[in-house]
Amino acid sequence: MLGTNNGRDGQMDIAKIGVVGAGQMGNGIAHVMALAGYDVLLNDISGEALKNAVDLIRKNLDRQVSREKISQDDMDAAMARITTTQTLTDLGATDLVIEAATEREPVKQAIFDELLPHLQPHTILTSNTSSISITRLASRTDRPEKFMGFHFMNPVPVMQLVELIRGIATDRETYDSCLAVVEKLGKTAASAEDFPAFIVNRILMPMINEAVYTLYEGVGNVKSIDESLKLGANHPMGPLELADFIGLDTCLAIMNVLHDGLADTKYRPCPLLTKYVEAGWLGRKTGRGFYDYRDETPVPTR
Ligand SMILES: CC(=O)CC(=O)SCCNC(=O)CCNC(=O)[C@H](O)C(C)(C)COP(=O)(O)OP(=O)(O)OC[C@H]1O[C@@H](n2cnc3c(N)ncnc32)[C@H](O)[C@@H]1OP(=O)(O)O
Ligand SMILES: NC(=O)C1=CN([C@@H]2O[C@H](COP(=O)(O)OP(=O)(O)OC[C@H]3O[C@@H](n4cnc5c(N)ncnc54)[C@H](OP(=O)(O)O)[C@@H]3O)[C@@H](O)[C@H]2O)C=CC1
Repeated sequence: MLGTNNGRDGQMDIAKIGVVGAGQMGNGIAHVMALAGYDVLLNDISGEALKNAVDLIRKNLDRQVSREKISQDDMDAAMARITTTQTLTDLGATDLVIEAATEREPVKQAIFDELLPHLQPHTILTSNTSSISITRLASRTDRPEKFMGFHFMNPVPVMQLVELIRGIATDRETYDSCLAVVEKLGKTAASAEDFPAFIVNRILMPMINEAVYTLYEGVGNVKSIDESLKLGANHPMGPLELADFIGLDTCLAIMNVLHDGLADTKYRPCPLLTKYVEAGWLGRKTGRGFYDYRDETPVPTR
């Protein structure tokens, strides 16, 4: 446990977890939760997204079996624990909900508005948001004391860290219950205060934005910027490759939250980042971003 909120008063028994949004984060969260023994109900507005998510979870678990990280029995049991639904209100029967839909506050708000009347009184509601105020999201629910940020890193099955963010009203039992889930996953929790983009993205996203400025101003091209950070700073991925991996829409949304929330021009999103998002070139998930992924080998677009 990293950070200061590490005392414990008591925690809730959590058996069934609802995940809203079956994109890259939702499928990863469903994967690790099912592998840890939780029953998972995965929801998305798109039936195709749900099918793709289950296919990807199967493929990723299969790879873990072939690398002898888990057994075939573990994989079969995990797959059997995952069910999907396009009906959000089915998540009313869960003990913990993790919202992992698109990084747009009105989208998250609409999900909570629809879900809240169906939730059991004890259910903890959380968001995997990368940047949005947990206190503000919580204040519009009927359970601000049972609401918090549950922020996984991408790719979820690989990354060790989970940021836990308490809103101003989050109670101790809620925090301790989420911390116990992180521990059951075998991951490490970091406690972050509820300020724009928390810890990881407060630091990571301005670096990515600066890499886009470096490209915009012609200091380097896509390849030289990425190679420089990989070979010169030992980053596993270059910043532009990482931006494509995260999703350029998500990167822009986080920069906007930093810019609006901290009112400092140092967080001004690079106009080139905005342009890529306006083009619908959102990175790997749409086949094109700072690289073009439509052929087998990614090709820089600048
Ligand atoms: C935006 C936010 O709100 C917060 C964030 O998430 S910020 C983003 C944080 N994430 C990062 O910074 C990721 C940086 N990149 C990396 O760490 C690495 O490039 C990487 C782990 C993604 C891939 O590592 P690599 O060594 O290049 O590839 P590879 O050898 O193929 O994979 C390493 C392992 O990850 C697994 N893996 C890779 N991609 C995966 C994926 N998308 N899903 C599941 N597993 C994956 C592989 O199966 C492999 O597993 P084993 O060790 O069990 O064999
Ligand atoms: N990408 C990353 O590296 C990380 C992202 N996050 C956060 O996780 C969340 C999800 O991001 P990510 O998985 O990358 O995004 P994706 O774009 O991959 O997936 C979002 C999914 O949510 C679906 N969705 C949209 N609206 C609704 C709705 N009303 N009900 C149910 N599902 C909905 C989308 O469907 P459709 O495509 O049909 O719109 C899509 O399938 C965001 O808050 C993001 O900030 C956190 C950590 C890392």
